[in-house]
Amino acid sequence: MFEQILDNVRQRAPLIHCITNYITTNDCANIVLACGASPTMAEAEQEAADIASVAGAVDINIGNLNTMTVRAMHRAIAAANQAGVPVVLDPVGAGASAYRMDTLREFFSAYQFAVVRGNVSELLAVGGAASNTKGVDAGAADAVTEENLEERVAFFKQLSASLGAVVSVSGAIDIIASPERAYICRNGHPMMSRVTGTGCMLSALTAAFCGANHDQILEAAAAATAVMGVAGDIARKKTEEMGGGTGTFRVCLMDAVSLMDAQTLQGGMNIEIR
Ligand SMILES: Nc1ncnc2c1ncn2[C@@H]1O[C@H](COP(=O)(O)OP(=O)(O)O)[C@@H](O)[C@H]1O
Ligand SMILES: Cc1ncsc1CCOP(=O)(O)O
Ligand SMILES: [Mg+2]
Repeated sequence: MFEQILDNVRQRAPLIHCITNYITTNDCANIVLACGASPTMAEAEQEAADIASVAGAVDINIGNLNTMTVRAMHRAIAAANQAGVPVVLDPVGAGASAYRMDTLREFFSAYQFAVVRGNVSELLAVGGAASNTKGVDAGAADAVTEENLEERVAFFKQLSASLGAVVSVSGAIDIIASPERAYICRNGHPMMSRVTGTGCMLSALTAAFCGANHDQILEAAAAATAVMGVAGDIARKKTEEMGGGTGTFRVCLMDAVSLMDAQTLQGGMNIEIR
């Protein structure tokens, strides 16, 4: 099924409108291209609605907010909701500041999101639980482990129900939850958290997968996570062979997403359903 979802991205090449942060915007545009979709990064409030309403999906990332981009985000999300375009929200740094939390509260009270994708500390904060977020990075104490997995799956299924959105949680163990069902993904490598933007890239990739698969949002979000995880495994191996560090890894990761095919994905992914 995930292979078909990937194939749909390549065949349909959806336009993905991203309003994201300047730290990782180039990586987000490139990962969208690498998977076969078509990115446009547009954050002027004057044009946000025009572009969002004709996109396959919209990616909203609160990594580096300012008054102007928040205004553009409101325009883009409202237009996307009106046009039936799925919106992926990355609540970067949720729990780190009142400004981020207030902005998220405004979004959740006014709009509908298809997927809310972030690291575990961010999604604990979104769910109103104690969070040890370290700025934009997950706090070690919040990690999903084999010991707390059952409890975390239940928490994020519940959060999915209360947000009315798929909740996609990243880390060593990824959880992609709807109210009834969760995919658990155990691919990837710790080096992924030593490169900035792997989470932002995963959110952009999730938007690309949703943009080509409007009728299967949970599976599209899980497939995006699986592709990123398998790409992480491949990149780690290549980096090791080259004796490289995080810079090499970053390039290998992008390569692996662009070269991903059905067979590699099928053979590499480590996914279960709960
Ligand atoms: N320790 C880890 N082991 C395996 N994969 C990881 C690990 N940490 C992060 N990842 C992967 O890196 C990507 C980004 O996740 P994460 O670092 O949690 O997001 P963010 O960058 O938003 O904090 C995801 O694909 C996730 O699966
Ligand atoms: C370092 C940093 N600071 C503000 S946004 C950002 C990038 C965060 O990217 P990611 O969530 O993918 O680690
Ligand atoms: Mg992030």
